[in-house]
Amino acid sequence: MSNPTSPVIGIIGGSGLYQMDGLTDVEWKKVTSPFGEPSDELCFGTLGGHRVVFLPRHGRGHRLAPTDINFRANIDALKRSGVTDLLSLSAVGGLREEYPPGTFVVVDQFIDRTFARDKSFFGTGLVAHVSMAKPVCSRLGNAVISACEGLGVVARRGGTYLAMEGPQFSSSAESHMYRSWGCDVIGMTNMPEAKLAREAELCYATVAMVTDFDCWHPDHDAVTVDQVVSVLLGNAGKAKGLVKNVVPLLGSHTGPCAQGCHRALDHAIITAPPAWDAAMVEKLSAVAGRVLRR
Ligand SMILES: CSC[C@H]1O[C@H](OP(=O)(O)O)[C@H](O)[C@@H]1O
Ligand SMILES: Nc1ncnc2[nH]cnc12
Repeated sequence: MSNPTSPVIGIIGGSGLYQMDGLTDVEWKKVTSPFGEPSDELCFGTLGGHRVVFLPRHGRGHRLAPTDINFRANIDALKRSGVTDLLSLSAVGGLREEYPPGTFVVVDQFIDRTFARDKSFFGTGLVAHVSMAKPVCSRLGNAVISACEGLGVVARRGGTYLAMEGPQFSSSAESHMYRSWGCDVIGMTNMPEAKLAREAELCYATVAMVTDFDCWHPDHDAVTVDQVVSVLLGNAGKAKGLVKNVVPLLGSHTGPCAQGCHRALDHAIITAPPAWDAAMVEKLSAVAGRVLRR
């Protein structure tokens, strides 16, 4: 029986990851959010006695393009379901020779080039500015690296994820430009997801699973969906092993986050309380209730 105050592990599955094997007491449930429709029902279960909530980012069957994912509803639904620690599993292109297909990269920085998405829970009537200087939780990153040991996965610590709008893949000129910026991997979904997780005071980390060399590599063809899917299918066992190993590590953690992810809103809200919009306060009850109670 899990303790109601112990961590709840959220897992967002990306391309190729539409269900979570190995969970017990599984129940898919619709969670409503004031921010609209999450990508799908959420899958509630336990793994080794630890509570897990899984959400397929693109919906089962991969219905949603990156631009059409309601990232705010997804994060809000996970937060109101009790999630404390959120792991994002994502397919990415590799922008470095050292990050070939099959490599798992625990990224630690992002460059956000998306432009057609709602990026904040806050806004007119309740303005907040959280820090994104350290966008991922190092405790979650450490746990992922430990979990990869013994799985035969090449896991790299650190890297910059370039988030593009898509849905088209990059041109060669763009791919070379992102390399010149120092980016290591490229994908279409981790922004604004990571920003919203920070606003919701969740510990967040991404496991970026390299599926291709995008289109910059002179010895490799430009990325195609077929290639991404075939590498992902080859990696599925490793991704499942990673989840099986990482959940007990995260689930047995006690105490607050040393990095302070759970207090990200402490000094973020700039709107004076008398000017707070009542409807916004209500809408933000799950995401920011901790700092909005008066
Ligand atoms: C199927 S290739 C492009 C697609 O894959 C990645 O998705 P996710 O991060 O959810 O694994 C990429 O960001 C694109 O959405
Ligand atoms: N090369 C690439 N560009 C953007 N998203 C991706 N997802 C997997 N490979 C990708």
